[in-house]
Amino acid sequence: MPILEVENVSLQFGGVKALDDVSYHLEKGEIFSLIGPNGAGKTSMLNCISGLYKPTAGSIRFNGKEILGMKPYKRTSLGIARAFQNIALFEHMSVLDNLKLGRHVKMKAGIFTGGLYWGGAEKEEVVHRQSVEEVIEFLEMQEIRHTPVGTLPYGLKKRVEVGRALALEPELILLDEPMAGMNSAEKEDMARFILDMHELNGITVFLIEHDMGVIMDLSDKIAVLDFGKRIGFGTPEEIQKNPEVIKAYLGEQEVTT
Ligand SMILES: Nc1ncnc2c1ncn2[C@@H]1O[C@H](COP(=O)(O)OP(=O)(O)OP(=O)(O)O)[C@@H](O)[C@H]1O
Repeated sequence: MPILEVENVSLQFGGVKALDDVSYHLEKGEIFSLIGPNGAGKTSMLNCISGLYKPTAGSIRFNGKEILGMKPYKRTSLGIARAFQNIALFEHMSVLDNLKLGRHVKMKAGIFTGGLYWGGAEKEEVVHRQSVEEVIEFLEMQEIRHTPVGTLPYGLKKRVEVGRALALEPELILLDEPMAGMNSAEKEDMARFILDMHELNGITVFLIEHDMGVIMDLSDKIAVLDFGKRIGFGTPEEIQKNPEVIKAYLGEQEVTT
């Protein structure tokens, strides 16, 4: 069974069809990329999956279960975590505290009940802390653990944003342009982290990215949107040969590695 099935999803804003009857699926453990020219509907699609937008029609299933009626936090607790394109971090707080806060949906004791059940909350805090430490090590952020996020350069902020999603120990991670605005060394680091989270931890990766080289190198499967419609779905080789995809990208950038 695919981990994520998107079936006939449409989304309308007034007269604009942001998504028009779009279907594709992700197999467990693969790196999947959603691409398309500006305004094609990529972020809208991600918002439908994470629960910020409600499609006008269609179905989205996670491990066979319909998630469309669920609130975003419920989807997170099922195992879907998202790193935002526009970083959603607390700038005055340290890297460590941002990651810890990101995990609060995982804590049974919760922010309010924590005070009443100290025993349980303390034990939970230890597990909690371990997962956060693992993410810090995995993303090579030891040196910036106590640094306020607001003082970090953009590339590192992006890394913390990805870390916040990873700290939720997701089965499926949604990465919205994790390399936008990065220099080539930072991009290489991020590409390595994405490959590692998939190879070492078996996480399924859903990627939106504009860098075609990165997309073609990393992806097992690609879906292409243009004006809200799916115009391609397949392996990088199939996508590069797809005439509709080539046409949609003419004048933007070539679909080559
Ligand atoms: N909240 C909204 N209200 C009205 N229209 C919207 C809203 N969100 C998206 N749209 C419209 O839906 C279409 C798809 O936008 P979307 O941001 O999903 O594209 P995108 O592929 O992510 O673009 P980009 O690569 O530029 O980020 C656009 O025409 C956009 O103006």
